Amino acid sequence: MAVEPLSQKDVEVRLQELPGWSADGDRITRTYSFGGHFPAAAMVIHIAQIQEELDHHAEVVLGYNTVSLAVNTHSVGGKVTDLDLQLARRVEAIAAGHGAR
Ligand SMILES: C[C@H](O)[C@H](O)[C@H]1CNC2=NC(N)=NC(=O)C2=N1
Repeated sequence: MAVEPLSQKDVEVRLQELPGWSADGDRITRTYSFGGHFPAAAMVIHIAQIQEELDHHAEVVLGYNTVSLAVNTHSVGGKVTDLDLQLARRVEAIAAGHGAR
């Protein structure tokens, strides 16, 4: 089935299951914090692996001890779809193991 943009309301409802994630215009975003730079960088590599598996890619910004993600679906003109929420769920599932908060 073709991927469809979600309504703003649907995005809000689905984000209730993803604490820390929020809607920012036509993207969903989250910033994780770490105890230092190396654990943050390691999380970026793990995110890259997930993104390749899903064939879906966020903008990922590595700071000193932070990793910020922002994602929407280019193929529907830059709107939020279920693919973005799937990626967010997969990233959430690895975050605690990297010491993210
Ligand atoms: C050809 C490739 O499958 C597409 O360009 C994928 C890659 N990653 C993607 N990532 C995101 N965020 N949106 C897309 O539409 C998208 N499309």
